[in-house]
Amino acid sequence: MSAKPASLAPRDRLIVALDLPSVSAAESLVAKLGDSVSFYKVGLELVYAGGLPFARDLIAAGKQVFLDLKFHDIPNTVQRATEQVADLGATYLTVHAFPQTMRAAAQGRAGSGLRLLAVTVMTSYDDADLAAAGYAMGVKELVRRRSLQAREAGIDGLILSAEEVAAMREAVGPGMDLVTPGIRPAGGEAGDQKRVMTPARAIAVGADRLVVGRPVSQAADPRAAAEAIVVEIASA
Ligand SMILES: O=c1ccn([C@@H]2O[C@H](COP(=O)(O)O)[C@@H](O)[C@H]2O)c(=O)[nH]1
Repeated sequence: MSAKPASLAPRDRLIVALDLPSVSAAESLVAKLGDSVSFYKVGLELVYAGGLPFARDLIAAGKQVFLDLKFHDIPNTVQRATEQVADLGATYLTVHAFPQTMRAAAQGRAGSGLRLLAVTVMTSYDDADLAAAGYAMGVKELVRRRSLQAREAGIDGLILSAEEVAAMREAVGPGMDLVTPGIRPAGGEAGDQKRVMTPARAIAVGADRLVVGRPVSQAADPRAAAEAIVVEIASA
């Protein structure tokens, strides 16, 4: 795996989620964003619309890519699928934070530069959602348990909400990348996200990188929206 960078420029802390229905829509957004964005997330919607070759193109064009594939399967399948992804040249890959899954992914990426992020508790969940799914603990406790298990399994970073960042930084130490979706500029629509924070606040509490989708991709002027977030990051 590649090492965690010692410091990051504000622009490199923003990861724009390309949650779009086609490669042509993604190409158009990337063209509009130009050099205001250096890091893109390719997730399930775009991958099922031909997004993997497009991710390779982004990497070839000098962008960093986060493949948000959220692997969760039996260990043999996770290890072999991770081996396939490791060759693509992406910076990050997500797996769900179950110990078997995380250990298998860590074996699969051995010898590559790929960094693994464990999805602790989805930012669209709150305590009531966990209770409804049968969990006996709330969000904070489950994020903590899974974060410590992720470190133990050899995972490089965590997907968590900015609400948990300060406590998890203390729990796991400086070496893990803390990457936070659920980011909304002040006054923005939360939509389906339940654990949200502004870009400036998320950076101030210690997030390494912010994942932002709709506030950029659905903005009337996506480039202006991305640049405003980078300014907020820099100010924090
Ligand atoms: O816990 C999680 C894990 C992943 N995501 C992903 O991040 C983006 C957020 O998009 P917004 O439009 O800014 O809400 C999206 O691609 C999710 O799949 C997450 O939100 N929470």
